[in-house]
Amino acid sequence: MSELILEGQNLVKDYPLKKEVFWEKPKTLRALGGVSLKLAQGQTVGIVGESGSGKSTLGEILGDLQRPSKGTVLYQGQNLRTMKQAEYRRFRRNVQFIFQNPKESMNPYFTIEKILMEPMKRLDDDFSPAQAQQKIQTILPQVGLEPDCLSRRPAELSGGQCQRIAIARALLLNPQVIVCDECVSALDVSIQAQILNLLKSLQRRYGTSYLFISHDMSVVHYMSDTIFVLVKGQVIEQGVGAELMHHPKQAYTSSLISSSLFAEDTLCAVQ
Ligand SMILES: Nc1ncnc2c1ncn2[C@@H]1O[C@H](COP(=O)(O)OP(=O)(O)OP(=O)(O)O)[C@@H](O)[C@H]1O
Repeated sequence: MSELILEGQNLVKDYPLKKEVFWEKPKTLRALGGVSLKLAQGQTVGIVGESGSGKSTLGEILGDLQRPSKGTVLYQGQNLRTMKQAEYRRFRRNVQFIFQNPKESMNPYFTIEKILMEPMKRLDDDFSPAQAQQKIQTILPQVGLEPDCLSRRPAELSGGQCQRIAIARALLLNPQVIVCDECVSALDVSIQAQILNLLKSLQRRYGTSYLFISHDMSVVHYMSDTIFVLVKGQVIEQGVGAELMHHPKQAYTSSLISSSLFAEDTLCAVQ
């Protein structure tokens, strides 16, 4: 059994809702209703569900971009809330994100080189600027980009190129986990396939674990070892990817499978 890296225990998230009138009692929306999951080294856990089912909330809580209302997140067996500052810094460095719209997460005034340098400066004391630059030069060909993109700004790159930069930015810190939140949804189908295959080959090379979030069942199946199906913040079905895809127990899971537009043949054909 591979090492357990990240674990969510009974995660609940209630968002406060705006009051219509001031004397009303405060109301909340339950976005997550007690979800537990484990992510082991080198594994991919897929989270699938329709819009509003709580996928991003779950990913953000596991990566500590927001806190749960109840429940616990453990990183290598340690509770995020009770770990020492140095351990928390290690967690922060080791759990990275790739989002749907990479351009939005990049400062439009920065060059790509500066965008790639920034997290290493902020989260990694081990690298001198020269070593950081060396690391960038090494990672660029691995994500299929030429060094001349370094002097450009995000607006001068395509969506697919920007997503490759976002992947490079996440990988530069050698993270153990990457939370991929709808990371190919904004891309053309053939570019989606290239990015997914790139993520797979990088996983083979570095042993990275992915929490892979998507509304598209065939994309999640293609990427994941185990799949969790979320409906209104509850896991209604979970299981090994192929088994769940071919023998779903819930009618909702079957409907997600049949409405999944992505052809796996395309994924396999585009390397
Ligand atoms: N900051 C917030 N305040 C209030 N409600 C929120 C907030 N963020 C999310 N929600 C609500 O929580 C629920 C789950 O949202 P979430 O973004 O996690 O779902 P999702 O499955 O990722 O959806 P999508 O695929 O559309 O991104 C939704 O009903 C959403 O409206």
